[in-house]
Amino acid sequence: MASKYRKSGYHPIRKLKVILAGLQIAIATEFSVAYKVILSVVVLVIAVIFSQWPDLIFIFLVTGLMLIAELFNSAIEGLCDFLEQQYDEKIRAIKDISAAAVGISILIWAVALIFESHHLWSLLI
Ligand SMILES: Nc1ncnc2c1ncn2[C@@H]1O[C@H](COP(=O)(O)OP(=O)(O)OP(=O)(O)O)[C@@H](O)[C@H]1O
Repeated sequence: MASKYRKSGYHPIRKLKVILAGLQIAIATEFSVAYKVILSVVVLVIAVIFSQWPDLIFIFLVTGLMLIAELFNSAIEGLCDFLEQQYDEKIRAIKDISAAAVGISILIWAVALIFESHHLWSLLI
């Protein structure tokens, strides 16, 4: 439904702007997101230098998974804080579940990145 803030119709450029704005907010305001993206980009660049395309796709996928979980977690936390500033058991459970999802995605990302770093390092020496 159209409103003052939401115009009807399909606007791919506007959609792209919204996506980039969301990414920029998450990376600029959350150090925990920014440093993981930087680490992934470093390993991605090394995979490109060595033309390790399956590794590149793998790192891209686990980074995407981690980033999606981090973005949803940030959005859920923001929504919770907007709705309730006081201590609330339901908010605690919602935030804890969201944090658990992020934790799992970070574990997968970290294991994959360590594995890939080791593999790419072995090509270097
Ligand atoms: N309003 C609240 N009521 C009850 N428990 C809360 C509330 N806010 C936060 N918590 C508890 O504190 C934990 C951390 O919440 P917080 O919002 O600080 O997230 P965080 O992971 O530290 O995120 P960030 O570092 O991005 O701020 C939650 O997982 C939850 O257990």
